Order: sequence, then C-alpha cells, then structure tokens
Amino acid sequence: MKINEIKNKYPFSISFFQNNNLHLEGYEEITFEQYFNHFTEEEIEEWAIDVEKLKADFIVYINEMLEFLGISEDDNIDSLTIVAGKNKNGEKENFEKLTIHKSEIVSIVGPTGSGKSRLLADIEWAANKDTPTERIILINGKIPDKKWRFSSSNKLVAQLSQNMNFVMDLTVREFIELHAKSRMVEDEQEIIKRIIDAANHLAGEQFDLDTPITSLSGGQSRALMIADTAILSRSPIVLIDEIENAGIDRKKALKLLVNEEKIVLMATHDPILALMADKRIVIKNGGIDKVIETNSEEKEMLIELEKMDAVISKLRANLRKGEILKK
Ligand SMILES: Nc1ncnc2c1ncn2[C@@H]1O[C@H](COP(=O)(O)OP(=O)(O)OP(=O)(O)O)[C@@H](O)[C@H]1O
Repeated sequence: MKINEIKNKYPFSISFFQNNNLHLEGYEEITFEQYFNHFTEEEIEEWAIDVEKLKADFIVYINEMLEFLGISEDDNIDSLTIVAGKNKNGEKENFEKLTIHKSEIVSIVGPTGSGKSRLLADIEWAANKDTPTERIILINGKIPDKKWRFSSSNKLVAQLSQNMNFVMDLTVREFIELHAKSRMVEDEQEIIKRIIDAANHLAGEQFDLDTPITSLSGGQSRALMIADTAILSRSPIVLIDEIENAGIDRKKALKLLVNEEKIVLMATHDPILALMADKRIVIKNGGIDKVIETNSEEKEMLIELEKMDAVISKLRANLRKGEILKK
C-alpha cells in the first residue's frame, strides 16, 4: 500500500500520529513519512487499525459516560426530517422532505383514518422504511441511533394525550420529586417550583404541592403533565394528541413547550391550534398531501378566532359559577 493510500484510508490514525508527536528512538521529532520508512506496510496498517479501534471504543465509552451523566450528545436535537414514503395506495407521498426545527410547532390535520396517528407513530419509532408508510425519519439530518427505539429514559417523543389518569398515591410534590430524582437534576427544589408555577399558569383552577395527584381534575392533570414534560422531560419532541377540550390554556401550553426548545407536533381539528402552528401537514389516504405554511391572512384570522374563543371561555366560566348569561 502506498503512503497516500494509508493516509486516505486511516485519516484519524495519521492525524493522531501527527498531533501527538510520536517518538522513535534516534529522532527528536518524526514525520509520518520517516516513520513509514522504518516499518513494513503491514506493520503500519496494523498500527493504524489499532488506533482506529481505540478511537471507536473511546467514542462508545464517552457516549456511555455522557448518557450516564444525563448529557448525552444525542440530546442536542436541532431538527427532525420526514422523508417521503408511500400512501395507502402505494403511491409516493406528495412531498419530498419536511424538516422541522427546535421551537417550531407543526399541526397535523386530516379526516378520521387518514393516517395522522401513523405519522406520529413513524416519528416515535424513528422509522427507517420499516413501517407500512416506508417513511424515513432523520434526526439532525442523519439516521438516528437505534437507542431511541429501545431506551426508556431517552425517548425521542413525549406524548401528551387527551386521556390522563394517575394511579399512584402521591402528592404533586412527591410525583415531581420522583421524576426529578430519576433525571438526577441538581436544583431539584427550584425545578419543582418552576413546574408547579407553570402548571398553575395553564390550569383553570389552582392546586398546590400537597394536593394528591389522584384528586387533580382532568385539566389540572394535563397542566401538570405539560409543565413536567416541558421542564423536566429529556424527550426533544413532544407529540400532542387533541388538547382542544383539555380545560387548560392551550396557547400558554404551546408557548411553554416552545420556550423550552421542543419540537412540537400536534394532531388537531381545532382551528385556533392549527393556526398557532407555523406549518400544518395535511394527511390524505395515508400520505402527506400538502404542507401549508400559516400565512399572514390566517394569522390575522387567528386574532379574530382568539377573540371569539375568549368570549366562549368567559361564558363557560360564568356557567360554571352558576350565573345567568346575558347578551
Ligand atoms: N401510508 C400508509 N400505508 C399503509 N397503511 C397506512 C398508511 N397510513 C396509515 N395507514 C393505516 O391506516 C389506518 C388508519 O390510520 P391512523 O390511525 O393513523 O388514522 P388517523 O388519521 O389517526 O385517524 P383518527 O383521526 O381516527 O385517529 C391505520 O391502521 C394505519 O396503520
């Protein structure tokens, strides 16, 4: 093998050699070319392979350490890309690639049975042509590590769904503490305070740290789960399934998730939520049919819709208080 071939084949070993000033008896400093002249090609190649192996072992070791310390490299997710697969008729989807960045909200709309849940499941599974849609999911532009599929502590997607029931006999404080301990956070008390404050900001009715989680209302439970997911969950992608009637302030909930730099995808039929998103994916017959950017006219409509929503919310609150509604 020629010296240049060795250099091309084992670039890391060669730069390791050059950066570390390897010594050979009789030389102050030795260049790779001089080193090459002292050994057979086989010996050089064997050495280069050993260095490459050492590097691979070291990377595995470092990643394990980072994961153990809760600062895994893969946690730094900047983008999620959906690469087109096929619809239910086996035809290619009507787009090529869709990349969603941190702090972006994307809504998913489409008739019942059109494949909204399938798309979310593809993302959760980090599909790689191995689901019925044959889509590929890329993280930071690359095929993601398989660990996302199997690790329970490092899930790619956190799911927030309409139905939420607690079965443990804990207070809100104990519940958050348990999660904070499992995440090994340093400033546990500070985090607990942030989560309860955020949850109360979202919930209609206030609750405190000593409230048993089993006695939280549906809206309070969801508020707690959204605050906990935003502030404490490691999952970089949050998937929201229909929070339209959730009894929480939907706008504040989305803001909280976006401020914590999550990628948010939500399946919804609610025009306010759909228009709050930066983009919406339209699903038809199992495939992505269109990706629509929310334009300025729609954003203006959103302001009107929010006004209408505020009127309805006020009426709802008055009904709850037992008042007679007036025109
Ligand atoms: N591209 C596809 N190829 C083959 N099967 C598909 C495809 N997309 C979706 N499906 C299948 O179609 C069925 C309905 O899809 P899905 O449950 O995702 O619909 P949905 O839009 O979430 O419906 P709903 O609004 O009722 O929850 C599922 O069994 C799903 O696996």
